[in-house]
Amino acid sequence: MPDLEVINLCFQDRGPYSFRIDGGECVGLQGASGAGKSLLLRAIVDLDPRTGKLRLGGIDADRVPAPQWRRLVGLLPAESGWWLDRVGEHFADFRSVDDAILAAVGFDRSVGNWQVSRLSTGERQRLAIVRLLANGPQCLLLDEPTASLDPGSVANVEALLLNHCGARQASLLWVSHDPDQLARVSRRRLIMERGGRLVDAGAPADAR
Ligand SMILES: Nc1ncnc2c1ncn2[C@@H]1O[C@H](COP(=O)(O)OP(=O)(O)OP(=O)(O)O)[C@@H](O)[C@H]1O
Repeated sequence: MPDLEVINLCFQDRGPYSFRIDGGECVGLQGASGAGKSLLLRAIVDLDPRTGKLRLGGIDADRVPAPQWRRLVGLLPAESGWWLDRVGEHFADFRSVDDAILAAVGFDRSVGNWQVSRLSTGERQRLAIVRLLANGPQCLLLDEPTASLDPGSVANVEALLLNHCGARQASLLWVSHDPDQLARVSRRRLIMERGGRLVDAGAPADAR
């Protein structure tokens, strides 16, 4: 089971952070703007220097080459990066992308030929989720994954990500400013306070 274990994680002047997300579990992360939620996700995906232990399915991140760790632990940043002309060029092999995943977020295979420069903000966001799932990650770190989407797309993306979580028994950490969304997608919630302290608040419904 790809359980994510974060043990005494410290980076910059932040931490130590310790928590665990079981395989097949989605945990919500909320907190004030600027509290450091995005920095925590980046530290877990190992983009910045850090100390402490990170394990996925019992395997220590320090024993896995960094590119492999970043395939296992997929980060969806708040703003996705697109640097080539066409959508399909941003995938290792766009032909292998699952039609069902494309359809779940409102696209068909022709989107591979679309010009990135003409994508709307919401289209970029939905395609960033397709790109994330195409790598088959065992752990997903989601930074406000539905921030720029209409209500119908929000429902589709929530269903798609939770299906991935259930089908792959992936562990999910879902950042959102919307407590209603966190109540829908997660049974447990972490709260990052200003200054960066992390509190385990249990189930969102219990906290109301
Ligand atoms: N690469 C970085 N190195 C150092 N500090 C950073 C870096 N990126 C952001 N910061 C600062 O760290 C603090 C936390 O930023 P972060 O983006 O993690 O907040 P957040 O909780 O995700 O906020 P929001 O909800 O607005 O997205 C902010 O004061 C920010 O300016």
